[in-house]
Amino acid sequence: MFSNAEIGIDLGTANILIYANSKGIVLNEPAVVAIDIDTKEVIAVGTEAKEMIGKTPKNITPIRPLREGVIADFDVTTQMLKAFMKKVSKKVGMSLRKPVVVVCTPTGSTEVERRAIHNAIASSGVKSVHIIEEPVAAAIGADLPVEEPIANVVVDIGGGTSEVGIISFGGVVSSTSIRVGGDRFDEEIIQSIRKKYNVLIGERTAEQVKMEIGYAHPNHKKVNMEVRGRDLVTGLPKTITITSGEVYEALKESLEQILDAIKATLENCPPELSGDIVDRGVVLTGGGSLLHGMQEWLSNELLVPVNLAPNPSEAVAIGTGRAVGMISKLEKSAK
Ligand SMILES: Nc1ncnc2c1ncn2[C@@H]1O[C@H](COP(=O)(O)OP(=O)(O)OP(=O)(O)O)[C@@H](O)[C@H]1O
Repeated sequence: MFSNAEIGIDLGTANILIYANSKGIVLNEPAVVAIDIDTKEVIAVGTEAKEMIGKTPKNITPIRPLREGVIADFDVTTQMLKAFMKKVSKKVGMSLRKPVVVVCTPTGSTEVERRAIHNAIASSGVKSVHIIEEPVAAAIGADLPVEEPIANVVVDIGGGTSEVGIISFGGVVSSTSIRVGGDRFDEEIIQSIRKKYNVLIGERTAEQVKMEIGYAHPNHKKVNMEVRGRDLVTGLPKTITITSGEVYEALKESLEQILDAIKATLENCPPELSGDIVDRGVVLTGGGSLLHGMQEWLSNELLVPVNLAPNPSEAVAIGTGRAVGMISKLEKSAK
């Protein structure tokens, strides 16, 4: 007898990760699809499609079908998921016919948004779909003892959203989700360079700037970086040198919004659990938490220990994958 495959999906705004059974992460690709807008044909998905951003002829458009943690374009999301599932089937050498799937969603998503996520996955030929909230998946993936009656605080800074959750006894005690994440950082960098230098840079360049010289606090050793874009006055290519101080100024407001969300969640924590947070602190997950200095800055602001999860970018996917094992067991025992 073959048992159904078990798949955990981190359906992220920036990246899609798939975790299969005991094989671990079997797919980690950007959530981008390149479409021919005349024929509606999918030209490329994932890494290949991301490389096309800003470089394609007019009829080919790279689309990010998810925005702020939820589905913005249903048809493109389903096509992307089908393509990824096919890739995974091939890669792990097993049939993914009728897998049991757990997928995560931001805590702030609406019923309609959750249904769209459910339906998009269901349409790729699965046995059942279960949705769990992103902070719970992040906490499980970060190896926190979520079943124990203690406060596990997780801050997941993704591409489209930042999620803060306090998890105790297997459930969410308090949570906040804001639609600010790494993608907003990129937009702020683009806008600030445009304003200051009259130069337009692309999304991928902005992301590189953030990763190389982006800092979460102003007290860092200043570094510079050369970036290329289009001069908005002459229309010609231009190279400018920007400083990490300028990048910090661009990111400051979004960083403050993330800090406020964390503080608001901690303020809502029942007093019995607050004591745990002083000792156990906060765990960071998500690609956005890799911004230079994030851990130190948050620790100084919150006055509690702040630690990076062992695998920040993969924690949510690992968590969904582990959760699917638990759900599958329950389904089998219910038969
Ligand atoms: N080293 C780094 N420094 C700063 N930011 C980074 C780094 N590595 C990745 N990121 C950013 O992390 C974000 C993606 O994180 P992640 O993959 O956790 O998001 P996601 O799960 O796709 O999004 P969401 O959870 O919001 O749906 C992107 O904005 C990316 O630019």
